[in-house]
Amino acid sequence: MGQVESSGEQEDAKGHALVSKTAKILVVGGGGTIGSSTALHLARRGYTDIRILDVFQIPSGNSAGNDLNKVAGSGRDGVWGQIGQASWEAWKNDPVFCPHCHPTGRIDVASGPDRKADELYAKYQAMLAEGRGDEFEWLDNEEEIVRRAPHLHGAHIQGWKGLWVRESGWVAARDALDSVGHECRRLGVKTAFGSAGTFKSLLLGTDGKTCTGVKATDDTEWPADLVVLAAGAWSPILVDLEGQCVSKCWVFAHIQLSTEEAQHFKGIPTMYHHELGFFIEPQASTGLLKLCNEFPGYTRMAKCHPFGLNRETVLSVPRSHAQHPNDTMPDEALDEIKRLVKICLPHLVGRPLINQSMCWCTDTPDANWLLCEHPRFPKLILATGDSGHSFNTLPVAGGEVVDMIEGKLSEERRQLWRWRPGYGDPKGTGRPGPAPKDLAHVLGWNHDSPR
Ligand SMILES: Cc1cc2nc3c(=O)[nH]c(=O)nc-3n(C[C@H](O)[C@H](O)[C@H](O)COP(=O)(O)OP(=O)(O)OC[C@H]3O[C@@H](n4cnc5c(N)ncnc54)[C@H](O)[C@@H]3O)c2cc1C
Repeated sequence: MGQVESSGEQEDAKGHALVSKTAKILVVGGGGTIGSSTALHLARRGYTDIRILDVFQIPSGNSAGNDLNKVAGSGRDGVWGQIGQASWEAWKNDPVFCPHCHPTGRIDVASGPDRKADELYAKYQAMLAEGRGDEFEWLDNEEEIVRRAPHLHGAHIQGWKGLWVRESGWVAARDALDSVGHECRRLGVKTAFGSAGTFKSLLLGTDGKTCTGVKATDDTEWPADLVVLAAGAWSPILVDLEGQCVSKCWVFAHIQLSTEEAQHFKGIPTMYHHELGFFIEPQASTGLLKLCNEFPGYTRMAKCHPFGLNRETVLSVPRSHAQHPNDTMPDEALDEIKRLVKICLPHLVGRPLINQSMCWCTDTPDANWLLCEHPRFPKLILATGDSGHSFNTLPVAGGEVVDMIEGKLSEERRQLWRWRPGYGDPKGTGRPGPAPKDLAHVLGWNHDSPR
């Protein structure tokens, strides 16, 4: 099996590379999803002096990608459809990723008949028009859904409709990140973790603006010709992004299945419901079934001082479970997960929700990446704005970053990923539905008292 290159050479690619292949490059957040992918693609394209900086070793305990599994696969249209397809090909064929890919298919469902079901049907029609009809099947009723997802027999899914997506399934997220870490090390990527790897500020050149490296929290100074900031939900609190990213958290939990129960779920398609949430085949070695609900997410508004802003400000500041394991979860988020179980897996009602955790993403108002050079700090590349749908892109996201560095992004993509303060949904969510609540205003979330 060959290595799958990124979206790579695009048709109307133009521009020049920002640095040479021997340049000193730092990837801040390289223990996470987009950062580790960036380090991997840089190394694969022949860059020789790459160093990852992160709070934790890959897979970083703070990474939104550091859990059992994630939904992956194609199924969208436009640029994100192209990225999804390229990612899925790499998940299936690239030796770094394919051991962690489970092409079980996915059902993408709505309670319908409603607007969401209509949207799914319109999507199905669009895929037919694109000649991709063999990848999708319309599921018009409960029987057709259960035929594709037999484990939903007995679930309360009367009236549901949706899509069967063949080129999809799930990926073992933490294992895949670990695999990228091994490959980076094999290719000579250097690392620094802990306080020496934790970003504190940028270093600037004599012009007072060109980025010349990073200062870590232990005051280590890391000089560089180019710095990539891929710090996920932490990006907007580390460097001033002028309000383009809002960080939010989501809650997930697990049910411990017995060996027999886990066997019953073996090979099930991923189930994604646009309001209730999703679940994935349990982990074979442990029988853990991960459940995640889908809602606007929560902010945690707090004072912070991003580099490049000359005053303190209030932004949504992530607080990771890895660093604060005694934090409790909002009651309403756990209730939503219980609702998912009650409707889809009624035989598991009442089972303890274990390994409850929060994971943090950062949304742009139009749900597109923020992938460009910072206009105030030349040689600082922003690779963030994951908008909650970027784990799927682990195999190719870094290729997109390197395309940007090498001036190879198509005009369309340069426009999508550009610096764009004030652009997009004014409620700043990039998602349908209501604006997110703040953790301070929901019951059950407590960061002071141990559980
Ligand atoms: C509950 C949940 C379920 C999800 N499910 C899916 C799914 O099914 N499919 C999918 O495609 N996506 C899913 N996502 C979204 C996906 O996980 C994220 O979009 C993606 O992982 C974000 O990648 P990132 O590289 O931007 O950030 P991360 O992977 O979070 O990486 C950020 C990195 O920055 C590091 N960092 C932070 N601060 C500093 C600092 N000061 N110095 C140095 N390093 C620092 C962190 O340690 C971390 O390693 C889900 C997200 C959540 C929350």
